[in-house]
Amino acid sequence: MASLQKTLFSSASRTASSRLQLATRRRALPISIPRILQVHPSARFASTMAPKLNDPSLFKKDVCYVNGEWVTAKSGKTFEVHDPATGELIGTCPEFDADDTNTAIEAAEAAFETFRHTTGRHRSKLLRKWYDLMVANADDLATLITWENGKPTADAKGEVTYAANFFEWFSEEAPRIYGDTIPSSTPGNRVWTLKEPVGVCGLITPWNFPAAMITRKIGPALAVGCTVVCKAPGETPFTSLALAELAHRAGIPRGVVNFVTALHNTPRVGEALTTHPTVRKISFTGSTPVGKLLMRQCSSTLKKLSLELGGNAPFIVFADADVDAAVAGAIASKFRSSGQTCVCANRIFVQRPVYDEFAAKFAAAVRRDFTVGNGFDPKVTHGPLIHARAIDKVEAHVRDAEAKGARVLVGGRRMDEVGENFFAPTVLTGMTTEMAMAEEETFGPVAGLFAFDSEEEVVRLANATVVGLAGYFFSRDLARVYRVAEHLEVGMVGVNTGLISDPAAPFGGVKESGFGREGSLYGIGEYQVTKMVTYGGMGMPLQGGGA
Ligand SMILES: NC(=O)c1ccc[n+]([C@@H]2O[C@H](COP(=O)([O-])OP(=O)(O)OC[C@H]3O[C@@H](n4cnc5c(N)ncnc54)[C@H](O)[C@@H]3O)[C@@H](O)[C@H]2O)c1
Ligand SMILES: O=CCCC(=O)O
Repeated sequence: MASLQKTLFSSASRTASSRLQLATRRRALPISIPRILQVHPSARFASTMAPKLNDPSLFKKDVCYVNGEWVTAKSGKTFEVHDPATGELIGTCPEFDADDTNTAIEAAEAAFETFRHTTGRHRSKLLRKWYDLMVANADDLATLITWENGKPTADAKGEVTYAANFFEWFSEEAPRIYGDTIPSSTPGNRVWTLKEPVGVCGLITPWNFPAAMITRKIGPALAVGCTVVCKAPGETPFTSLALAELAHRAGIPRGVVNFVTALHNTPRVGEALTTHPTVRKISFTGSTPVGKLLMRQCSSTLKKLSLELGGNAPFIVFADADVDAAVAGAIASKFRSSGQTCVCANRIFVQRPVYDEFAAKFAAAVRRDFTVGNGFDPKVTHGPLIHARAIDKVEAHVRDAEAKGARVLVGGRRMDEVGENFFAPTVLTGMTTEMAMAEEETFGPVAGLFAFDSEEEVVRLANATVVGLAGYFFSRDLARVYRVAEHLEVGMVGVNTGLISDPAAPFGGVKESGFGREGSLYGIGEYQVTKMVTYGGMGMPLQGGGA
């Protein structure tokens, strides 16, 4: 498995981190920093032609993958997908409806009857083949991700590695699925458990990780013998369709994986998946309001559910921390994918004695090391946001904070000179709990710095939110590390690191960030049901027997 640093720490953040170490050793930086960011001059022009793929057959237009075949929507309807960096049309995709989705569900149902009985070793080999094909086609997959999502190529390549690693991880889990033998309370009974695949799974994934959110769900589903219908996001369907093509080449049997697409019909496709009696499991990654809607819909047939929803991650810097390391961690956590990940730091709390030093170094790193522009430009470290709604939300959060007294150290504005979906990476100081950013996930490149005095106060502030996905803190006090890690109301804690994502580690939240765990050993159980078998009349222990 590729090292996590290589996989998840984009070239931009790596550079930022190492330059920062150097710069901070030389001098303490002043707090007054120009708000100007670098805009790469070619940013506007890098996109006038479609990017080239080594294997153009990975770019699937106007078709979805159902029952091992490439099909159009029965209605013939399609929707447009646009490059978020330029607004240019990338291509069109089938606008599936409930009827099309039901056809995919039936294909998955038919395939399940055979696939559920295959051996773990067989499923392992299929996943491994799919993994190998992802690695072999990594450059093309990264190109598709940058094209439709906007993230810089270095980040897109990191995502492909991360995504492929879920197939590798679960290919290794597939042959090692064990049940239990349990001592019975009744003499003469024997009890054991079987771990069975739950059945047909509906997987609904978001646009911020067009490959990794899909493989993180399909990997464990296939490992245990489930079949799937994957609803790719309307914003980034082409990456998912390239994955479907690689599944086909890997020899995944027909009907085992089905990929459907929709944009305007997304609620209808979501409803079909969540209400169809054949679908026994829904796994969704996306916003909390949509997660709640899907849960309501699933209640009609009581499906098993995994929900990986929004967060509002606290990032705490204690005065005893290594401030330079904390700055590097905050850069990595806050600005990954331009702030569009569910585990991005959303509220940065800095203890008062190191607040000014942290703010100055953090703002300086953003101003110095970030270059905003088209993700295909190798000099660019931060691309566009996904769509205009995202820009509106980010801008509203910044204006709200400013109106309530926050100070903009860097950025703070749209970058229309680059494109309409660009917002300057922004650093705000003087944040207070009255501001919208204290309550809501910004999901964009805005870092707001809150000052705090005591450990007790900051833990209370960190937990004062209805969601609980990730939380981070920097400290060199071991007792504090245990205390704070135990008291944060989140599903994942990063201590002295801003990067926690790892196929080997359980990913998921508490409170309104949802439930269920993805990746790791625990990810397997989400796609299984435990069947208990009691075998009666097995007799009593042998009289006088045994050694
Ligand atoms: N947890 C994550 O990784 C993640 C990813 C994307 C978005 N979000 C959250 O969503 C917010 C805004 O992003 P958005 O406007 O794309 O959010 P959204 O909730 O409208 O959409 C997120 C995804 O959910 C799916 N979706 C939406 N409505 C659906 C429905 N009725 N049935 C089935 N699927 C449906 C879509 O495929 C979409 O890609 C962010 O602020 C963030 O909180 C979280
Ligand atoms: O945004 C959601 C997932 C991010 C990750 O897996 O690190």
